[in-house]
Amino acid sequence: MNLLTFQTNEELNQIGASIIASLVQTKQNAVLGLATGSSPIGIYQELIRLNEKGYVSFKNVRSFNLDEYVGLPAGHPETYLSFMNKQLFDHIDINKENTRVPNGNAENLEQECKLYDEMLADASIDLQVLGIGHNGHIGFNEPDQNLHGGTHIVTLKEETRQANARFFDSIDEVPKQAVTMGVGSILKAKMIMLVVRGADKADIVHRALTGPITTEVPASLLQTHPNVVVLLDKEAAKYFHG
Ligand SMILES: N[C@@H]1[C@@H](O)[C@H](O)[C@@H](COP(=O)(O)O)O[C@@H]1O
Repeated sequence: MNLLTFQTNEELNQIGASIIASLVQTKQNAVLGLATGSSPIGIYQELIRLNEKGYVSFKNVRSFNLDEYVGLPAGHPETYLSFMNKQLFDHIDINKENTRVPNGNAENLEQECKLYDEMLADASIDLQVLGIGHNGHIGFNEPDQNLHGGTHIVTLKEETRQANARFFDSIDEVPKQAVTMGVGSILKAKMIMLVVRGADKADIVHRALTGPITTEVPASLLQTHPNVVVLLDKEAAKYFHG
């Protein structure tokens, strides 16, 4: 596992974007696994800049997002589909037909999970971008005695709803369920880039990457993956140095 600590957000964003861009520059039909949350936004902004300058093209790239809330009306600004359009897809030359976000409004959610897994099985993710929740979740794989391998419906922990309430007018508006790719699918990615920012994540990222591997800290399973790069800002990295 390669841990990189950055003194400035700008450097973190540049290196994060350059890892994605160099993959796409050499493999133009790369399959990207993408994440939402505040952590990857700066990297997406840098990718937009590189795309505008003509240094990288996403014309032949396909993407799969990790997760989506269940039950938010289509077009709601906090759906992860809206997030991805606003933060990335609307500003780069990707063909939106090649982008996938689970449909949290599917009439049959079980069927939607099955379809998503079938598409993932055909695609094989080259690079998966990940953030981490305060409780160690990845995607929306919440701490539990057992974890799912494939895409599934999850009941969000109260702490996760509280953490994400900042994006909504009130906690009551935060969905109680989500559809998420499973840890099995995440770990199948050829390479994983975990992005962690802020002092409030310092403890969990340290426990996840140096503590016991346990389903109670889903991100700890990343210790079993052979190709992980972790991008930490200096606040998130504080327990790794002395
Ligand atoms: N489902 C997403 C996760 O994929 C993300 O990693 C996490 C952390 O978000 P942030 O980067 O905003 O702290 O938030 C949500 O719960």
